[in-house]
Amino acid sequence: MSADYSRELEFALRAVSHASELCCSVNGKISPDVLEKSDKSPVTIADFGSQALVSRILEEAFPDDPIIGEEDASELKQPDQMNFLNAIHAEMAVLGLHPTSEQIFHWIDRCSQKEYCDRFWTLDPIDGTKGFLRKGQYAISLALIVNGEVTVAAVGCPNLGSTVDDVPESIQGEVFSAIRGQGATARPIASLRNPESIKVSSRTATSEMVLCESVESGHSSHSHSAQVAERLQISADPVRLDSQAKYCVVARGEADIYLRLPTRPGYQEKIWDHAGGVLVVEEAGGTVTDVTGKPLDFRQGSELSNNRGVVVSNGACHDQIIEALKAVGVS
Ligand SMILES: Nc1ncnc2c1ncn2[C@@H]1O[C@H](COP(=O)(O)O)[C@@H](OP(=O)(O)O)[C@H]1O
Ligand SMILES: [Mg+2]
Ligand SMILES: [Mg+2]
Ligand SMILES: [Mg+2]
Repeated sequence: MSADYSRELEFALRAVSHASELCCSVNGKISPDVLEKSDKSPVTIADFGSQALVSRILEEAFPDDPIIGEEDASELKQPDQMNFLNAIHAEMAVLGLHPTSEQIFHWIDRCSQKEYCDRFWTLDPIDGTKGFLRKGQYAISLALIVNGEVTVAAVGCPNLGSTVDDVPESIQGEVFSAIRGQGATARPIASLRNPESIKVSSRTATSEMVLCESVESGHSSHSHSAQVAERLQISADPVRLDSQAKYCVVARGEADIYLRLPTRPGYQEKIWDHAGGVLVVEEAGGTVTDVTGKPLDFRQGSELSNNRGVVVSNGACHDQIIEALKAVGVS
């Protein structure tokens, strides 16, 4: 008999919904506090707050499960970051939580696991921090990996309305979720009620397809994707979106292709940037591989070190994309 993951999904949804409340509160402010990480990427009080909240809920429900998450609390512990830490306390208080600073550090640092094991969660507390800062798309992405397979996923997209052009005014976005083998659903992130089944598009003619990619050309090569689009005779302009919202729009059939093409040698994709989105797309009937057509390997710790780039599609055109990538010299 296969294992029942309904409890895992229930807590994952609750954790993502709770974290999205904090993210929306911070996102509503004119300009949230931002720190620069050692790799020069931005991190906000919402990234830390979201990671702490999800970690807290998982610790209570599944105390033995390790978590591989994006953030750690080392910056926050610096004496010159007191204002930043106080801002996190203030956001938690809005949600009725009054933890000590030590508790916040503990929750965040519980997600600092790096090693692969048979069962673990991976968390991106805000995927698309740059999108969050420009009040565009971002996602809270949580996934459970069992024996190397993404098994449960909940990807909250607080700024994603019923279409990509329709940005909701308050917390009205959707959370996309899946249990392996049971299909994918979308439901309102605020209520978590009335899940609706989602499916990838049934389009087969590549000339009619919609391709999406990162807003940031530093995260995915826009010039290579334009060459692929030309080969596939795609006429529509690419839709540029931050975060795993791209996986979600492919999963619900609004777009047909999501390309993430390497911009520089040496960058390894991180598991938290993909795990949740991968399961949602696969369970909606789509296909996810790297640029060579290999499945993503989630057994390598925090990085997808056996893969290069990511190709997501409705399935119908996947082989054609892989061929086109070879023809334009990406693989
Ligand atoms: N050179 C690079 N190539 C691919 N992805 C990169 C990258 N540098 C940073 N990223 C990742 O791109 C993610 C955002 O993706 P997107 O462009 O699709 O919104 C970032 O997640 P965070 O925002 O969680 O840090 C970060 O992990
Ligand atoms: Mg990310
Ligand atoms: Mg992030
Ligand atoms: Mg980041």
